[in-house]
Amino acid sequence: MSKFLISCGGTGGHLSPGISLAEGLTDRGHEVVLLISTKKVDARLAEKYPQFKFLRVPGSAFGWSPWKMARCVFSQAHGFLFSLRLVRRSHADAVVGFGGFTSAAIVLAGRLAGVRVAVHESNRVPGRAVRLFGRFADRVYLPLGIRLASVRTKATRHVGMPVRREIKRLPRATACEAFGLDPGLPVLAVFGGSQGAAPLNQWVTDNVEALALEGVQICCVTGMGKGQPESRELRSKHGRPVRVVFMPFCDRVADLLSAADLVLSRAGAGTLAELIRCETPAILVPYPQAADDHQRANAAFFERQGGGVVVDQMFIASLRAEVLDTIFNDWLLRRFRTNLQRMDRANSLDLMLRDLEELTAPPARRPALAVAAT
Ligand SMILES: CC(=O)N[C@H]1[C@@H](OP(=O)(O)OP(=O)(O)OC[C@H]2O[C@@H](n3ccc(=O)[nH]c3=O)[C@H](O)[C@@H]2O)O[C@H](CO)[C@@H](O)[C@@H]1O
Repeated sequence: MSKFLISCGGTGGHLSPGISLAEGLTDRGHEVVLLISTKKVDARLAEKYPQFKFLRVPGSAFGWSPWKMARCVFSQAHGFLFSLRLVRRSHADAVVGFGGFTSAAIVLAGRLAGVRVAVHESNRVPGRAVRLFGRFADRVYLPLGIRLASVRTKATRHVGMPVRREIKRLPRATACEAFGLDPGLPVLAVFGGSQGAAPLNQWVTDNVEALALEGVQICCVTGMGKGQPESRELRSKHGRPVRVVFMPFCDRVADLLSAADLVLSRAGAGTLAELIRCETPAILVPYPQAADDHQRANAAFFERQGGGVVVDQMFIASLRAEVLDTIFNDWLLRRFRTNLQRMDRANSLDLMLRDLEELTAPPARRPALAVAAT
């Protein structure tokens, strides 16, 4: 049995794979502590998993303004001292960082304390933390087909994105029931990732009546602080009741994605992995300000494999036609679903688990051949 510190805070896109890894490791008898940030979204997602121990680590994101830079340096230094004490006192065998500003301190502390260090990147353009710390990590887990010049080939593993256990395709009728939706009418889910997406929320407000007239139900996750919970009944042009649901945060993502015939979404790596797992086609509107435009790269890969289509945010005005053309096209939706089934890398978590066990095994027990080495 080994002890792992999993650093996965700052956003749902880091926390969700961290939780998935924690589920897998504890099932195999290992001990885990999850390190998260002080942001509200981390607390909101973590509260669903009382079986795990979560610790909040000081730290804040890097920014170019003098104030943000100073705050980042100060809080990272604080986070580093906290992490160093934690690594030493916990007698951890390994530190796993899922990227983002919260991972920097613990990964560095782990390296200095001499424990095994692994970092995971879920996006198709690796972030600053992985580019920086990947060079001295024992393992760097990357999406399929992505290479990092700064990382030794020996340390690289292509594993993809681990997905939480609860995320799976559920029967559509019961999933609809969970949100009070009519399974006899099409459902569009609008999902802006863990922070929500104001332009997508605005698009729903502007188009909800026109879509309801066509009989399209909407379930919109607005993001915390970006809307209030609300459930409305509108009428289709044939007089049929059409449900429209708004919620700031969704605790039942598997239900949401299984109820939806189509999802309108940002292109965060976690959301894409969950769309694939639930076989739900999507129209993706990548967040234009994402670091190094990584959401555009994520979305383009999803589209190339045939899971849906990408619409640039500057063409948001044309979305209603795109949504209606797609959601009423059963042939196209079936094609997307068939492709999504092929896209699922159900073994991402297994690959990571086996590799981490190999990494933390006493030298004599390490197998001669590395799993999934690339
Ligand atoms: C603006 C930005 O830079 N976003 C980044 C952030 O996205 P973000 O944090 O939005 O992450 P993802 O879309 O990757 O994943 C969100 C996760 O939160 C969960 N969830 C979300 C909302 C909700 O109401 N309930 C819920 O459980 C989702 O099921 C999913 O597991 O991290 C991702 C992974 O590095 C990146 O690809 C994104 O580009």
